[in-house]
Amino acid sequence: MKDRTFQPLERPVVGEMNVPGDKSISHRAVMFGSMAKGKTVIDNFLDGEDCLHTIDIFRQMGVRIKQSGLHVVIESDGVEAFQEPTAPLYFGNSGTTARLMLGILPALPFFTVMHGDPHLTIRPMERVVTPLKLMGAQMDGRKEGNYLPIAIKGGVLTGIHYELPVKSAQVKSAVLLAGLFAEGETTVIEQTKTRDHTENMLRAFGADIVSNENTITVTNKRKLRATDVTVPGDISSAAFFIVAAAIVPNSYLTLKNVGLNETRTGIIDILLEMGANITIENKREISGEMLGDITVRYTKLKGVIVEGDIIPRLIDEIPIIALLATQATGSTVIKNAEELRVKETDRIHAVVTILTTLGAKLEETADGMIVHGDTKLQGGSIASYSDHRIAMMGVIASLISEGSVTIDDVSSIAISYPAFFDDLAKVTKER
Ligand SMILES: O=C(O)C1=C[C@@H](OP(=O)(O)O)[C@@H](O)[C@H](O)C1
Ligand SMILES: C=C(OP(=O)(O)O)C(=O)O
Repeated sequence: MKDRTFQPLERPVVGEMNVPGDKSISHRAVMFGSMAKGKTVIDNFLDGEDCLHTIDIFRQMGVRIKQSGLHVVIESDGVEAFQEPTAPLYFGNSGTTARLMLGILPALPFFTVMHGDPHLTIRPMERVVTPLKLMGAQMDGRKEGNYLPIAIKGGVLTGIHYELPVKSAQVKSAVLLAGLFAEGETTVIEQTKTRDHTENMLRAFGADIVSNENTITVTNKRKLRATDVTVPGDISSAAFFIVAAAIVPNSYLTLKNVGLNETRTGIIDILLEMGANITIENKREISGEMLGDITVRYTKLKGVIVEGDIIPRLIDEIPIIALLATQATGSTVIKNAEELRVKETDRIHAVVTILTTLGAKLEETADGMIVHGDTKLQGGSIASYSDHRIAMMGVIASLISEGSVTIDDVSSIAISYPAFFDDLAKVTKER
């Protein structure tokens, strides 16, 4: 482990910055670009470790992909030309890659084995395996197919009508992707709308897909057509800097070209409810997704209740929202967020443990936490649980702590935000 110590920030967070490309959209652009026959160019790709694993997996199946930094060129002969990989496919830490590929691999006429790092190996896959088996997928894995490694024997799939038991865009996407290959129609019904990047991008790639409120139907009638994608900035990465500017006195920060898809902007709604000074300008659409520039100015905030349908719209932002809540007046209650327990680590437990160590007052609940506000953080030594979002939350917490914050290992940050420290240095430097 490589301990790193972060000192409190003695000045405001100021400036203008870009955040890296959206992780969810970058994964999907590589997947659909690989499945479509022809050339797909991706700009502002996220060169984080998770998305690089997605590229490697398609390369192992024979797709020609050139990646240099944020620019990716895919040349594919189409999904029919994919070749059987001669080695197991490695998914690293990436839940999105694993779950979405579980929707693609069972329709390919060959054998594959999926495996991942120790964190991914204990994340539940049964939520995807169950509907896919209903479609006829032949797969098995550890503990009745619930955990990686999973082995898949390609075959024929049949469409289904499936009500999602979990609020998960990854499960929704896996079933829809399997539906692209299945006989007949595949319909997915969501209890609560989750991020809809799969639907938006499949539409752009020419798939036969129809969404109506929370019901989405696909058929295998049309082949995907290669389509260039410009990836908007990732609001989940922006969240760390939005919160930094909201909690460090006198801050004033603009984040340019951030994705503003409504299924992802729960953090903005919560900040506005807390009384934050946030404005959005230059709102526009690119590659079927909204984006714009977000400006945040420091102001005193008040606690709120975060629950219900907003949870999937800010699920990955809950660790940093918890930090924000420690600085607001009154308490913030986070409920219905039990999904956090099956992310890269149990994020409810990790957040409560870390912020308590730093001097905040929180209570862990089964499906969330209660954060008591107006607490000065003292600093201390914390573990990152090898979770990128937890590590970044720890670094941002150091900005407002009285003493320094030592984190056991921050290397996981490269999973979703390789330029995090460079960007942080730019907006916190002495002027
Ligand atoms: O579809 C996606 O790209 C994602 C969906 C969410 O996971 P769930 O589908 O498990 O909620 C999110 O937490 C993850 O970071 C990315
Ligand atoms: C949960 C996350 O990603 P994944 O599920 O793809 O590992 C995340 O990025 O916070």
